[in-house]
Amino acid sequence: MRTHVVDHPLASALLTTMRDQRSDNATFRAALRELTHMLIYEATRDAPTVEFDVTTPVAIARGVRLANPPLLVPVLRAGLGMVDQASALIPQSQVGFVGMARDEQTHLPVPYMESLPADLAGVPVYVLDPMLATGGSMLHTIELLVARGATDITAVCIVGAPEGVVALERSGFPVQLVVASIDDGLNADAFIVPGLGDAGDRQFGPR
Ligand SMILES: O=P(O)(O)OC[C@H]1O[C@H](OP(=O)(O)OP(=O)(O)O)[C@H](O)[C@@H]1O
Ligand SMILES: O=c1cc[nH]c(=O)[nH]1
Ligand SMILES: [Mg+2]
Repeated sequence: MRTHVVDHPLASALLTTMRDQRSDNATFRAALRELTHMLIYEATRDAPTVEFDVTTPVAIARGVRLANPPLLVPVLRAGLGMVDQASALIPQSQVGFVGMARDEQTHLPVPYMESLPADLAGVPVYVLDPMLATGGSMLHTIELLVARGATDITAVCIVGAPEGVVALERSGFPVQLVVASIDDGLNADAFIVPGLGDAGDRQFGPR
């Protein structure tokens, strides 16, 4: 599995703001939006383009656009804070939704919503979720996408735990990972250490 860690100094500075427990909900959301911009920028680095003519005030120039705009899939709740910025950068993208919440005892994802196109054959999919902890939520999402024919999936995350990265690798699913940091590991509550806490709560308050 290809894993791209976006450790540009500006990305690391935004991640620092997100990690800081003193950052309030609005500050956290603003940093998440800006950092998503950088992750999507890197995720699309090798995306195929098509050329077309564009008329400038002076002459005809060759322009480009993405050949195959992706489906964006924010994983509710926390992924909602990434979708506005991602769709602003790729205005031709469409958006599907998956909702799940981890059970605090078992740490397994409990799905409560899915709204996805039926046929994803040939459609690149970007799954947006700030946190890749055990990997259970991302794997459940990827299973839904693969069942609809997706073969080109990019997990766009802010923080990953090594355990979640290994789970994605071992799954054999057609996925690559773009992430701002791979942290030390998980604690007994399956929270990422040092991490940034609960990414849903830090944006929206407690569930
Ligand atoms: O890799 P995992 O162990 O599955 O954990 C990661 C999941 O946990 C968080 O969501 P959470 O369940 O807290 O829901 P929320 O976004 O509503 O807060 C996070 O946004 C991921 O979806
Ligand atoms: O550290 C973690 C782990 C799962 N979900 C989060 O929001 N944070
Ligand atoms: Mg949460």
